[in-house]
Amino acid sequence: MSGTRHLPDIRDRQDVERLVGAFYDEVLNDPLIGRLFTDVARVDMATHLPVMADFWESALLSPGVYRRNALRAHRALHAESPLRAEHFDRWLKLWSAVVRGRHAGPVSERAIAKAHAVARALLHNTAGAGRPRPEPGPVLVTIEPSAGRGHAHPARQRPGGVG
Ligand code: HEM
Repeated sequence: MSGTRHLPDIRDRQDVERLVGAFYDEVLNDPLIGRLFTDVARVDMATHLPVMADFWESALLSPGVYRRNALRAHRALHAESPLRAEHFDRWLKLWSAVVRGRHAGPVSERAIAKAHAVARALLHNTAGAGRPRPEPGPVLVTIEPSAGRGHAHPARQRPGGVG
């Protein structure tokens, strides 16, 4: 019996806080990504939940409440335990299900669209868009000018060369 219930849209800070709380109930128990929060990052939920509520309040209701750098936390996490597309897919699946289970309307749809956009940016800036993982360690994000000199290394040319 779904689809006929009238659900309110996300209206205020209290809605955001409850939504974020319900979402993390799912996330922390998720077999794929729960351990990233509990075992790897050992997140202090008493601190994290209000920060997440600030983030979503800013994104959906009152810009400017959240003034931190969300990328930093994910880079640090990625350095300890590589983030992959499947982790973000799960995060988004849980977020969409929790949002739609509690709310309906344009703000809720923006919450889902925004999450997809942020997830894409986070994935791109951590694991990279589908690239294999570079060496372990902090990911140094620099944009290098492409080497235009085209100087090829001479191929190994020993005739019949063996190891
Ligand atoms: C694979 C998916 C994700 C994982 C495993 C993950 C994990 C984490 C962890 C471990 C933290 C640090 C929490 C702390 O130590 O207090 C964090 C912070 C945060 N995450 Fe994520 N995250 C994911 C995706 C996302 C997405 C898609 C968004 C936004 C739509 C998001 C928004 C945030 C924000 C706003 C913070 C707070 C950063 C700060 O201000 O310090 N995360 N996340």
